[in-house]
Amino acid sequence: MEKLMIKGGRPLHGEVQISGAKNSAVALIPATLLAEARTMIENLPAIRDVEIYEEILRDLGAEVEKNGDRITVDATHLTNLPMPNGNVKKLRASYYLMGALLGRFGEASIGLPGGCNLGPRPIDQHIKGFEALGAQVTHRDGAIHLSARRLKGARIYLDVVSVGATINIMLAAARAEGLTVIENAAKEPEIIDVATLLAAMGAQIKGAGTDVIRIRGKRNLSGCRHSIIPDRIEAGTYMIAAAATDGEVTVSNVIPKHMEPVTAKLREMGITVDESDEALRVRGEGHYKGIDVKTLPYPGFPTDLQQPLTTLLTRAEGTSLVTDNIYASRFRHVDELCRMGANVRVEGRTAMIEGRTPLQGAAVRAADLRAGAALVVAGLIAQDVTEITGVDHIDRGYEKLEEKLKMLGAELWRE
Ligand SMILES: CC(=O)N[C@H]1[C@@H](OP(=O)(O)OP(=O)(O)OC[C@H]2O[C@@H](n3ccc(=O)[nH]c3=O)[C@H](O)[C@@H]2O)O[C@H](CO)[C@@H](O)[C@@H]1O
Ligand SMILES: C=C(OP(=O)(O)O)C(=O)O
Repeated sequence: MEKLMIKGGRPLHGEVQISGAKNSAVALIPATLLAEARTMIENLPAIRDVEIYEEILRDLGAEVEKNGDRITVDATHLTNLPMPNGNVKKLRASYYLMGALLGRFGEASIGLPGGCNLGPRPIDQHIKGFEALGAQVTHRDGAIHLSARRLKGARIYLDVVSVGATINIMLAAARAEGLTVIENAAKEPEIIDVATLLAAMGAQIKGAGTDVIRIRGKRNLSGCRHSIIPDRIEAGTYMIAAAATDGEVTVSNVIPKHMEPVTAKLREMGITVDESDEALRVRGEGHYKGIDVKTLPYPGFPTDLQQPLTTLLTRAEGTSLVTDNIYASRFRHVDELCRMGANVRVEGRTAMIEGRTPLQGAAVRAADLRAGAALVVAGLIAQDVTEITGVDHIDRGYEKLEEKLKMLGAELWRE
């Protein structure tokens, strides 16, 4: 079993380059299936979720060329369309194959998605959207089967603000007849990224980034070239790690506007964050105030950074409260942090963190991707060596984690 070993106690210093966004990449790659043409995507992060998606595209018969951080997909000739099992079970975002293949062929059979276990993660709003567009949807043998004689634009109100449902409906609507209006849509930057690609392919999309998105579909979409936005969750993780270690790090290749929810909470703790056009410099000085944080859909504080932030809050004065309003039980990092000396209690959706508890290296397990990020930050500040298993979760979402942290002066290695 692979282990990540971290010898803690070194402040991070220097500059880190942020990679392309995982949550954009895993939507943009299936979006290429909508065009009978070649599409090029640049600034692709080198992470496991992207590798799995490349394998899925090859399984489907698409021509995939990879060159550094650039992928070219020619989805003109696709085969093997039913995907009830295999790679689709390995990541959450395989649900985008439903929207993409429904849009392209009017039918799809896709196994239920995998991804982080954060408690129940239903896809009822995705299904509601597909049905509104005219698809018949059945759930059999662990897979969703969709078919539509004709996809027709519709007005869809999402009962829950959902990133996945918003993007999935956009994908199918991009080739539907007429106008689709998504109300109560999610506003995450990754949604704008997908809208930019679909628009470059020929669909008409207005309102991405607001809660009403209008899509006028086009029967045939063309190929295009697109560059992925920076990963705001990877950036936030390095910002938190810089502060937690009392370091000084320039987090480069970011869109500072996307980081505002994180920057605001770090500043509230007393951490210095300086902004320039494409970078943020974070300086930690060790005396931090405890804060209350509530995760919310964008532009609220992202649930995906709640877990690493909890580790930072073990260093702050007083009691901090972290409430996850998106996932009811995203606290699988807490027991592990407590094994390292943290004093954190979970009640319902809220973690109560008693601050100023020094951490001690221990053998811990990452139960999901951001639990892994929380434990990496813990390892960086703990005394002695921390041994993290469950590294495959971390590899799903962080490009060259060890390399980037080593460049910042951390001492870590794999065994
Ligand atoms: C691949 C990807 O982009 N993953 C991100 C995406 O996940 P994902 O797209 O799965 O998350 P959603 O935005 O859909 O989920 C938000 C909330 O809505 C609920 N819900 C969602 C869909 C649905 O049909 N019914 C329903 O009840 C979920 O259980 C959750 O409580 O957004 C999450 C919220 O920012 C992030 O944590 C994930 O990193
Ligand atoms: C929850 C996450 O990913 P996924 O939705 O792919 O499981 C995440 O990136 O933190």
